[in-house]
Amino acid sequence: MSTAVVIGGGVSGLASAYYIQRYLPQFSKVIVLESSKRVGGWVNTTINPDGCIFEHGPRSLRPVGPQGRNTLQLAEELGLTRDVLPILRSDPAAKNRYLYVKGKLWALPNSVTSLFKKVPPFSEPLIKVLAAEPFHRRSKEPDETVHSFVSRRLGREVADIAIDAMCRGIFAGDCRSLSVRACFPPLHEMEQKHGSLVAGLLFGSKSPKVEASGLVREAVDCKWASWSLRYGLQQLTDAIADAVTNTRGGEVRTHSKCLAIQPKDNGKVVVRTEGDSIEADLVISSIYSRDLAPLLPASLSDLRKELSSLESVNVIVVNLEYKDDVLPVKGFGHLLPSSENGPLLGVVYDSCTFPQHGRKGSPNSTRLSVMLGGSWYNKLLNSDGSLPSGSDLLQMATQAAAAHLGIKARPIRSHVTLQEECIPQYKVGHVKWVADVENKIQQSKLPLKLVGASYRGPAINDCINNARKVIVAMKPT
Ligand SMILES: Cc1cc2nc3c(=O)[nH]c(=O)nc-3n(C[C@H](O)[C@H](O)[C@H](O)COP(=O)(O)OP(=O)(O)OC[C@H]3O[C@@H](n4cnc5c(N)ncnc54)[C@H](O)[C@@H]3O)c2cc1C
Ligand SMILES: C=Cc1c2[nH]c(c1C)Cc1[nH]c(c(CCC(=O)O)c1C)Cc1[nH]c(c(C)c1CCC(=O)O)Cc1[nH]c(c(C)c1C=C)C2
Repeated sequence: MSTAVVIGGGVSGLASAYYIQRYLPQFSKVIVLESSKRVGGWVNTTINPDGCIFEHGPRSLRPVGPQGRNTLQLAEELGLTRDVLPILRSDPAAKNRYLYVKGKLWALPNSVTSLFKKVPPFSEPLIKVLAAEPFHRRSKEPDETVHSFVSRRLGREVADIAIDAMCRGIFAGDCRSLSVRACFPPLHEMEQKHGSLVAGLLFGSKSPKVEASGLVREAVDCKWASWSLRYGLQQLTDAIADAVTNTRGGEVRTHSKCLAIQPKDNGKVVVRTEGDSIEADLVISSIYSRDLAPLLPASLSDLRKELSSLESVNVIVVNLEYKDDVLPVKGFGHLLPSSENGPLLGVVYDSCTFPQHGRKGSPNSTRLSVMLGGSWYNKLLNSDGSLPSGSDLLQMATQAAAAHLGIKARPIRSHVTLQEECIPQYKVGHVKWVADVENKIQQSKLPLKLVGASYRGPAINDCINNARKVIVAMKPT
């Protein structure tokens, strides 16, 4: 009888447990240890009594690529098909994204024709930048910052405005220190393989046609841009947790913080929590690498030091609900580049993307999520280093929504959440760091595998697909 212990009950840990039960029958017991009172980790949905849904973490998933298809397939296996809420590519909520620059909202180019026009805040048509791109030399460096890569290939303006804002809207981070190789692997690969992004897009190997059925097929046929679930994204993590618990040998324990992983002479390990010691044949860590470091034996000091070196950022999410339709535009949301010089990252127009998540009987209400902090978190702090109170943060967010979108009404409901150390920052050299950490674990002979947002992508799709890959690689041959 073999036992697998999964540390962490976020989406990565839950998916790992699910795939162990599916692919590794040698483990008759699979135990997920979650330190907090709930599963889901950063996936966290509040369903208010009147049906209004607030997402405090992720809010939508993309259906594209192997990762996107894998999550759709998982949703189908979990019986969630009827609850999937797609956004079609033709929908304004998918097509329209904005930048807020110098006091104005600017729509980002979203069609071939818009590439030929000068679209402020850019000073020249983007087609000019694209036409010059293939003539820039390829880098010989193994890695560089996202900003330097994009400046080299697409010019300073695209890097300073569009890419800067995009890195804030995915990593809440600074493109001047984030790694292009780790954060945007396809861009790095296109340059390495084809010498240019344009050549890579035009002549790169097209992804093979996949035999699709069910939700994957529907997403392709109906041209989905992204999706969520009727009861928010926590419906996905709750459903994985239920599936794990309802499968023989599966257990999901909340209030169960892992305190130590201690090797034994027989190749197994003892996983210690406050109330228990579990002898395990396999341990999957899905927690932030910095939280894993102190759980390892002191003898592995090099590994502990490496794991501790990954930085992450804090994000404040302010959910706002207004009684009426107060949005002057339709779209996904807007971002602010760092040149705007403040801690405000962007605003998601939740009622535009998922009107189904609105208060029952109020089809015109507006929901927004204002996001602040990230790498600019310090700019939020008071002069004594403390974080402003919840009501001050709420006021900041409400004022930003008013200034950016001309909203005069006051929100009828709100929620302020501080998400501490929620997005790991993949700095230049991150890919090598992952390889070094995994080598050190292999040398230690610990039966330990790593999954989770610290390593190969923070997107939910990455978290689930990487968990699947790690488990499938252990399948008995
Ligand atoms: C504001 C925000 C918006 C986002 N938007 C999107 C989006 O739109 N689309 C998208 O794809 N992604 C988005 N993400 C990213 C995505 O939500 C996360 O990267 C992902 O949820 C990480 O999951 P995880 O399981 O790897 O880690 P976590 O969610 O951090 O899970 C780890 C779990 O381990 C537990 N834990 C920690 N230490 C221990 C211990 N010692 N013992 C036991 N348990 C422990 C924690 O309590 C936690 O529950 C967003 C993230 C944030 C913060
Ligand atoms: C303003 C801050 C943030 C917003 N979302 C996130 C932050 C930090 C976090 C986040 N958003 C996405 C992902 C997953 C990435 C993926 O590969 O799927 C994460 C971790 C999705 C996303 N959001 C934006 C983009 C360009 C992407 C990538 C996928 C896609 O194109 O859909 C842009 C964006 N994010 C936010 C806003 C307001 C915004 C643009 C208008 C909020």
